[in-house]
Formats: sequence, structure tokens, C-alpha cells
Amino acid sequence: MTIRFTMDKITRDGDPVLRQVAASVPFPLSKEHAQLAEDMMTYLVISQDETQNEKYGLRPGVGLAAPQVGESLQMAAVLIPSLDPHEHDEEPYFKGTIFNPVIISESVKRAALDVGEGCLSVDEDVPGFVPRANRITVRYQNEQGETKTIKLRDYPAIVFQHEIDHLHGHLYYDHIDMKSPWEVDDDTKYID
Ligand SMILES: O=CN(O)CCNC(=O)c1cccc(Cl)c1Cl
Ligand code: NI
Repeated sequence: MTIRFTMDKITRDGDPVLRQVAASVPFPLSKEHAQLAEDMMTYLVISQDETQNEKYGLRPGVGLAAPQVGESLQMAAVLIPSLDPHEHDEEPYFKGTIFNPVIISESVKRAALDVGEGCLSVDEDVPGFVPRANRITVRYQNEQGETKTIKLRDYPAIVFQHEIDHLHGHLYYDHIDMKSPWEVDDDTKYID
């Protein structure tokens, strides 16, 4: 399988494309945009395979947004493994490319991954809780241009917010309270 995106192709923090609001993607998808979606998903699939990611030197990812490969477009590939770890050969929780996503509602309740977040575009991991909405409803278009509405909570909700942030020029550390990065807030749900 030919892989188009290796780490040298990932746009790093400092590149203005990561701080832009990306352009919406027109439908029907152009061949170029369909190929881009496929190549971004290929990155995620390879990056989540222990042997393959070693071979290509890929940092693992559960999502990849187009600005991270230099394309200021409202699209992101998402590959969230099945949530019950022991069934590793099970169907992924979510595998697909989201186009023109909009968070149409979100809970007041906040959530953060207890180990913080990481980003392919940020070489030095920034430590700290990244508070996000615990539950969200996202409307997006799939590769066929169909409008989908999905309700998410906990880890999947955090991943989608991380990716949708990329499409609006935000990076995860923008949300970390630098004065007290690991301060526990009893209204926030910490997800392991
Ligand atoms: O934008 C996508 N990336 O930067 C890929 C690498 N990071 C991750 O997979 C990742 C890691 C931790 C928490 C979240 Cl929420 C995510 Cl998304
Ligand atoms: Ni990222």
C-alpha cells in the first residue's frame, strides 16, 4: 500500500495553515478531495498497526485533519478503535472522514483525558488537562455527501472536538490552563 503521508509531510505548529479557519469542502467530492480523504485514513490505519507504524516511523493517531497535511479544508479522517480493548479484532468504534462538521449542541458538563492530549502537529507534548464538552452532537457530511448527525460522549467526543478544533485553527494546548495544568475541577469528568 503506497503511503502518501509520512511524518515529514505533517504540518507542524508555527505553520500558519494550522491557525486558519479551513475552507468548506464542496460536494460532489472532487477526485482530488476523495483521494486526500483516502490517504489521510491510510495514515491512521498504518499508524495504529504496531509493526507498520514502526516501519514507516509514524506517530499513532486516532484522527487526522486536513490542515495537518497542509490542506486548509474542512475535513478530517477519524479512526477510533473499539472501546472494549480485549476484543481487538472488533469493528472500530468510528471509521470515516467527516466533511464540514458542525457541533450543533454540547453539554455544559466538561470532560478531559486524564493523561492529557497529543498532536502530530505539536512535536513537544504540552502537559495538562484539556477540558472539553463531555457530550456533543455533530452534524457532518460523509464521503457520499450525505448529512449525518452523531451523538458522542467521553473519549469519542474528545477526539471529534480535537479534530474539529484543527479545522478552526485551534490546537489542544490552547485549552490548557498553563498556571495549573493538572488542577482537578470537580465539575469535570476525567477519562482514562
Ligand atoms: O489531530 C490528530 N492528531 O494530531 C493525531 C495525533 N493525536 C491523537 O490521535 C490524539 C491523542 C490524544 C488525544 C486526542 Cl483527542 C487525540 Cl486526537
Ligand atoms: Ni491533532
